[in-house]
Amino acid sequence: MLAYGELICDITEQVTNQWQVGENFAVLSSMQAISFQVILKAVFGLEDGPRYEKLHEFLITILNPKIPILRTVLLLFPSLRQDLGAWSPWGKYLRLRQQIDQLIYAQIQERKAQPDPSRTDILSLMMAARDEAGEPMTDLELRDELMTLLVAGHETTATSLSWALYWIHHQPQVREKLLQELDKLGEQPDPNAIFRLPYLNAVCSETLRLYPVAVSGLNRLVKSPLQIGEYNFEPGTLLIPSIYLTHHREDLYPESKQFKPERFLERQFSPYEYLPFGGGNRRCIGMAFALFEMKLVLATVLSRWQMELSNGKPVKPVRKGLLFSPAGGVRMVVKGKRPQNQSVLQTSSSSA
Ligand code: HEM
Repeated sequence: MLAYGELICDITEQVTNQWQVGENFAVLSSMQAISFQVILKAVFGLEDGPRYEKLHEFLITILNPKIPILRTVLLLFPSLRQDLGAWSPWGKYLRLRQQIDQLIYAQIQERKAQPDPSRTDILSLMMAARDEAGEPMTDLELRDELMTLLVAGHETTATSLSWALYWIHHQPQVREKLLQELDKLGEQPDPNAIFRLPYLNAVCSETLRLYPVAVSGLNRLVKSPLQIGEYNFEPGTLLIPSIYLTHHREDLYPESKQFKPERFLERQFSPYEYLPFGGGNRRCIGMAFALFEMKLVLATVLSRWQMELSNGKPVKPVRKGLLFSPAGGVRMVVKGKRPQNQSVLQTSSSSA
């Protein structure tokens, strides 16, 4: 994780260095830029250069279609998926996918030609893995895994970070307490020390409780008779765990619509009471990475920048596919750098 810590901090500094004092901007876009670059570098193992630039451009285009409803219609009605040339919606999608595949396969081939056991990116770890029969993953499997991690990990983390920045600035006392905690670590804290900060952890936990970005977990199919509480379920029943409703049980979380990080300092919640990353053996595999990223990005942004919400109106959640996203992307105004201009990151290039 330490290697990823340096990367996350450097990328956060690079992206936020583009902010202009007085600028009114949507935090979500900056957080998307950070989480996207973190995945391309930490998971795909890409380095700056033409392949990174091209893959970045093509993936952004495929993940953020200009007319999202068109993509949904094509997914729902397979008969509409006709390749009628490069200008037809499905034809355009297929060509883009082919270009992305070529770049990913080129990356895999390069790794095979120049193996380097010291690499820590997820692609390298997956390429080193062997199944029970001693076989490595095929190129197709590697491509599929990379794309799954990108799709599952990019928007979720960016949305959670945007909610966190919203709540932290909506309640100035939360920001003050966080800064006091961060400043106590001194000028060059270790990313692991940031990860262990209790109040920062409580703020992230409460952010993921109040509007969990994944409103529900993935579907579960009952295989043998099952009793949960007073309910009995027969085999074949489809269950969809509601994360949102669990997180708003008033018996567990009094005044559940209020942002109160202290709840997580006062007591511990069981995996059946608090489940922003789902649960059981299909729980989110990116949980540790996502929490590490959230804490380092927040620590870097807060210790370097003074910002305010652009207006005092409460930001409401809107459904964006399966995610609970902040309406408008959380608009904020950059007021300036923090006076002491402390950098939380010992390793970042700009603070060196
Ligand atoms: C704050 C950020 C994130 C949140 C809130 C989140 C939440 C979730 C949830 C609720 C599930 C469903 C689990 C279940 O049904 O039990 C899930 C699955 C998954 N997540 Fe995440 N996730 C986040 C970040 C990430 C990241 C960074 C990655 C990878 C880099 C990732 C990869 C996955 C994968 C591959 C699955 C499917 C697991 C399976 O089916 O076995 N997630 N995530």
